[in-house]
Amino acid sequence: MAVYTRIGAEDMAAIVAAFDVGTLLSAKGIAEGVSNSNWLLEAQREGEEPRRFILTMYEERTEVEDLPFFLDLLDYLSARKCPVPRTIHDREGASYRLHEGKALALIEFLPGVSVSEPTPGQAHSVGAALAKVHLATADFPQRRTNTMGLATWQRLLDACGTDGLTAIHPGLAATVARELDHITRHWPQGLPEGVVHADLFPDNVLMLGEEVTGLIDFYFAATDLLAYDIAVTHAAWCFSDDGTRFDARISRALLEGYESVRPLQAEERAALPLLARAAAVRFLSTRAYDWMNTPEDALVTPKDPLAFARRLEFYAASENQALFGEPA
Ligand SMILES: Nc1ncnc2c1ncn2[C@@H]1O[C@H](COP(=O)(O)OP(=O)(O)OP(=O)(O)O)[C@@H](O)[C@H]1O
Ligand SMILES: N[C@@H](CCO)C(=O)O
Repeated sequence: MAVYTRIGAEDMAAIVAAFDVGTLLSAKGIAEGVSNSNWLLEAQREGEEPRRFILTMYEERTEVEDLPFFLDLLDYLSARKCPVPRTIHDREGASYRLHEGKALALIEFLPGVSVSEPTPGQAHSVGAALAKVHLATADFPQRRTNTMGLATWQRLLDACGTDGLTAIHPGLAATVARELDHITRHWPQGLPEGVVHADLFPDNVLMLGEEVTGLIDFYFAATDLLAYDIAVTHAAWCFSDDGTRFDARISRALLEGYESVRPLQAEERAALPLLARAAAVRFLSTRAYDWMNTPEDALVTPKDPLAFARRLEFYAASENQALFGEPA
């Protein structure tokens, strides 16, 4: 359940009145998501059809200083015909406001649902949509350091400690030490950089059939290697949730979809096996940390770190090093 903050009806109406969207008709808390509080709102201007919006209140994990990057990025991408929600600016032109010390933004509602068992056609569309984002942001004027990079993974995994990792799975501490060392020593240099989503899981993609109607939740977006974003998306889409089954058809379709819009450079393709291991460590690190540090009575259930330990073993296995293959 992700509504951490209660907002009463009168306060909600006052929040909405700061935007030129008409009268508030309804507001419902959205259960999905773990980082921020979200509501689905309906509002109507006189003489117009009712419209739907997402109201997001940013909780502790999102830094207010980062909001201009995230929200300007949405407007920039949507102006370039990428399927992302526009932000609704308030009557003073601001993309976010403060309410009782917390930042909030009103965002366009997009139709579509998140798929749980993607088809190759859907994976192809997601790959293509990601490549469009990479191309469309080539001249995006803002930069943001990826605060969820190698140094953070190391810090989170150190905080779990050998005992903590061993409690999650015997042998995990040794795997993690080996992989962090390997990734650090082989991190690719000189690959194309740009704006990465960095968290493009199925729950952050809205689809209608095979069409991507919305890429959402850009709150890890940063400036980083474009190929790393492909690796994250690959790790997120090509396995069963628990990481026990890899689907080669989804993998091929995702990569083909991406390359139908932005062909990979040979150096990027060569780096993908390493970057896939890195992506698996990224999600293993946050999940392992949350697994150990989420109180039992918390509103959210921590996600299973083993699902990414399994992906990591898969990507590290010598027989899988040719996975990213030759150009289609
Ligand atoms: N623009 C949108 N249009 C339609 N639905 C949306 C939109 N933005 C968010 N949602 C819905 O709200 C849910 C939660 O949003 P989101 O994933 O951004 O929350 P979060 O707490 O920041 O996420 P996470 O758990 O991935 O960190 C989504 O799963 C989706 O159902
Ligand atoms: N998408 C992430 C959560 C956000 O970091 C995960 O599945 O672990």
